[in-house]
Amino acid sequence: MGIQEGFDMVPRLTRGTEDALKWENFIDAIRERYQDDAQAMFHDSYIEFLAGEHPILPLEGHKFLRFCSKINGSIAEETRVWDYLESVRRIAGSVFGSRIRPWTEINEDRGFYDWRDVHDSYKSTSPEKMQANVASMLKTLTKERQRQFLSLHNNFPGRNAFAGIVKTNALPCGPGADSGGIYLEICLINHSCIPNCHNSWNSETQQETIHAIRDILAGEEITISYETGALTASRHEHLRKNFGFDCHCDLCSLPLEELQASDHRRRQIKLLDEQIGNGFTMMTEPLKSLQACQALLKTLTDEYHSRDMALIPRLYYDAFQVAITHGDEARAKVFAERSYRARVACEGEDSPETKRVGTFMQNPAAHFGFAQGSKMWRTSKNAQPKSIGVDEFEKWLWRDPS
Ligand SMILES: C[S@@+](CC[C@H](N)C(=O)[O-])C[C@H]1O[C@@H](n2cnc3c(N)ncnc32)[C@H](O)[C@@H]1O
Repeated sequence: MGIQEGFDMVPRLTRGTEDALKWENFIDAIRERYQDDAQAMFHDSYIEFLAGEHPILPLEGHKFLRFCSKINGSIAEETRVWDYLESVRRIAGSVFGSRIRPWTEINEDRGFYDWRDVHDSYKSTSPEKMQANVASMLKTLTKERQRQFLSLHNNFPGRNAFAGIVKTNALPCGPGADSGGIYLEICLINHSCIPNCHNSWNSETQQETIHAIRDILAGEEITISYETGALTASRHEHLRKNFGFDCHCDLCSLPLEELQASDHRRRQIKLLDEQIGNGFTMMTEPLKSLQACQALLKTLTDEYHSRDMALIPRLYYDAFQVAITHGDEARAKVFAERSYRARVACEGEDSPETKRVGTFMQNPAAHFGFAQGSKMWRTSKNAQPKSIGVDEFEKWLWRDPS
């Protein structure tokens, strides 16, 4: 018998740099708290508490859904399990706040997630299990393919070499996805904080794609980004911990003053992105949201020197949504066209998201949010001003009075 209790992470963490760093801080705090505790076992990829049902914490946050155990046995054993559940929950709460959702069967609460999902997350945590899975998959490949897999870089040498190769090289099949792929050529691509290519998962063709996001000179190295635009110190910490290298890309080699300017822009990018994501402002003060989109476009262009980098299609799509929510089909059409073009550059014409944006380019009013905020900006879809200069057109587009 006994009751089950613990806590869930809701929503679950993404593979993004911000969540990864928070999880690293949390794991560091756990290490510090339990370093002298013989019942806390620090494995290659997870921490196991030798109490109750041996609850575990993966070292990669995106794999974590739940920390829990049945509380049963002698009073001393019950107290020991409860102490672990409670103190780990408290440390998690101090890092993740309301994302930590405690539950207990006493209150007929069995947690946020389905147990099948929780078990799947455990499976992906243990390198021994991953090692066994990869070994059985490898057996189905030709000798040449096996050799190619084994020739991939392994940043985690040790007993579970197959698992180490997967950890070093796997790319997620979509943002925040739990499954990943190994690609014999793509996995040879190194990282740059200002990459010249963008990688993405095409869920329709079931392929990982690499698109150049700016001109690449003959002989120049092809690069993608292994992180999501964090500030210098966090970025370096993430790359060192997860990929074992110090980054010396064009951005990281800049003089301190310029790096500080880059950090300032990255802070601005985050702030503007949050501002744009505020649905209430978009409904009540759309001009503010549109101005934030315009400011973000400028900051992104200054930071990444390219109009096709991965955040641009989303930014134009956000501007499209602001315009269409207030009935402005003329500007919405232009924003949809720009979002489409940038997405073609990043993901190709056959990406499902590119195709979706393409439909709004033809018919902006087909968007579910059409005139949902107001009709105060109502225009028809072909009402763009003709015969005006580029600067004047941009002013019209962004409703810029300057
Ligand atoms: C997915 S592999 C990339 C291919 C790898 N360079 C190779 O030769 O097989 C990831 C590993 O490459 C190395 N790497 C990637 N980008 C790097 C960079 N900008 N500087 C130094 N090492 C890098 C790191 O060892 C990292 O763990």
